[in-house]
Amino acid sequence: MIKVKNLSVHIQDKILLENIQLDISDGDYWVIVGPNGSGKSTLLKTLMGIQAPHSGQITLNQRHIKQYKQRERAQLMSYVPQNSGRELPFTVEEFVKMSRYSYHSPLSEWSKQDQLAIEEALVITDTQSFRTRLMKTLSGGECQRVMIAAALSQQTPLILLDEPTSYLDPHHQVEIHQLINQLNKTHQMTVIEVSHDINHAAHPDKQVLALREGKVLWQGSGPELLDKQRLKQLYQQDFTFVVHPTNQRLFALAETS
Ligand SMILES: Nc1ncnc2c1ncn2[C@@H]1O[C@H](COP(=O)(O)OP(=O)(O)OP(=O)(O)O)[C@@H](O)[C@H]1O
Repeated sequence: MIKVKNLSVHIQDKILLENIQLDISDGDYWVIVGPNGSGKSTLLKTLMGIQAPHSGQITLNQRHIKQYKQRERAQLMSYVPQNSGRELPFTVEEFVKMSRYSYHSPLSEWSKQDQLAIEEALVITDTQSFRTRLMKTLSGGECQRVMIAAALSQQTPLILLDEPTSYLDPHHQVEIHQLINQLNKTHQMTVIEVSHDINHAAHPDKQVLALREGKVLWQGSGPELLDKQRLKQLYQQDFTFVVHPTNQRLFALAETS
């Protein structure tokens, strides 16, 4: 679905990404991990075409990403950015509605399909109870769920999420992750997610891209991430491992002195 070849991003003298290679197939679930400032968000933004100029090649369904019109791209890829939305002068419902723009021409009617897509997105993200509120009045977690609702209402085969659960309480973290897993499993939605949650990334159904200082340090299957030396090299941090008592999966815990 997405192929990235020799991708580099520089801003003035600063190298944000260097020589990234990535091959994402239909239905994959990729988690991008790495320390703060390693280039994870820059990679997502570059894939979305909203980052400063880059060198190298990004193809989406075998077509160069730059050849897509914005509207075409919005029917294929949706994006949940990090920390945004609360500054917008719209109600929740107006904002989610706007994300359906790619299905409309300026004079076209609002369709039943649009309304269904919006209602479904509001229900599954548990945001319908504050649909009439202004975005600027929402809490961080409420706003994050609305951003996810907006992306889901686009009904795209590919979704990119930048730390989608960072502001959420444990219950909503579990719900949002279950929802993303379900979209990936039952609707074959391709997912690319930036996360600092190593144990989430280490799930057997996921693939991991580990970035450090703008370069790919390692990529492989989720469970392979849980290697003491690999994590030390990635985060400059020691980890210890425990076996979960009910599902027998290995979990990493950052060691403290
Ligand atoms: N427009 C810019 N100008 C200069 N430096 C930038 C710009 N955008 C990003 N950077 C720098 O590029 C590096 C990578 O940033 P990026 O946001 O991609 O990191 P990240 O891995 O997502 O970090 P975090 O985990 O903290 O969210 C950082 O050092 C950041 O300060």
